[in-house]
Amino acid sequence: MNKKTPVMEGKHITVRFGEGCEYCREHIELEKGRCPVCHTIWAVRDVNFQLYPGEILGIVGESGSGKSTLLKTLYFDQPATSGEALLSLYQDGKTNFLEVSSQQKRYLRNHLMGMVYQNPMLGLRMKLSSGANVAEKLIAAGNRKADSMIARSEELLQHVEIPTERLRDQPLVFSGGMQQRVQISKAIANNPPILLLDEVTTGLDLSVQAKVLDLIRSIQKELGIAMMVVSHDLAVIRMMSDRTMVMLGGRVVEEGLTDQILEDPLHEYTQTLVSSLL
Ligand SMILES: Nc1ncnc2c1ncn2[C@@H]1O[C@H](COP(=O)(O)OP(=O)(O)OP(=O)(O)O)[C@@H](O)[C@H]1O
Repeated sequence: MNKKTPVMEGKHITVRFGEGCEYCREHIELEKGRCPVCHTIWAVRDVNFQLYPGEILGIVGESGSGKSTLLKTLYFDQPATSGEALLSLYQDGKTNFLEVSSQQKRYLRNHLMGMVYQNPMLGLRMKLSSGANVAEKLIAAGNRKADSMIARSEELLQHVEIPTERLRDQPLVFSGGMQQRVQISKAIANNPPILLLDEVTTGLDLSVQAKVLDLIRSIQKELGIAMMVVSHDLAVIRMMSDRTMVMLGGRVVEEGLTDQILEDPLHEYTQTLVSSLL
């Protein structure tokens, strides 16, 4: 695959909560993304992006800026209002995958994309064993051989430093950092080329946070997975991402190489974010 061909591309993606009205359709520059007349929330507005093979694309912005909604839309947890998204490995990148059948969506979730949520309860079945959580993902991709699934689950959990003797333990009894590591192993179980990560270290202790971020980076280097990393924390984005998009009120207000954005932020909001790092 050519480095210049994105593995995933979003075009004019908009997600709105509410019906919208004449006023907000005409005043699409609304500062905070909420219509003062009909109270519709324009959570994601006309977002375009490219995710290139093997890169980490960071998405940063304040709470409510639309970061999670964008990721949820790409993973079919939230329908898009309009716009399209393409995957180079799906129907030659010619089909808007946001609008395919639920069977096709399941295929994409099980083969081409993995998701790691801030809240492990969304990504894991807390009362199944950790091994069964990973195996569930393997089964969803058509795997039926018990022996090979157990071996693969063990391998994946070892990879994220969950000891084999804890394979039968429920994530419920794990620490927050361990739960995130089980989620990561489940999300990469079927070798997807794309991993979506939504505030995966928010709420963890700083040392645990650093360990999980290190793990994600090492997985990215080793497996060459392209990742979209959402965080409200620019320090996390600085540590993780090659390129960064800055969101505000549902819009992308700035994007570019992370180093460049940190050194020379152009948008006023990004300048405030960067100065808070110093
Ligand atoms: N299901 C929903 N119904 C109505 N409004 C929603 C829904 N989900 C999100 N929103 C609104 O959409 C906007 C964007 O939310 P989103 O969660 O994407 O922001 P965010 O940048 O990820 O912030 P946070 O990090 O706090 O989750 C917010 O105003 C939020 O209240």
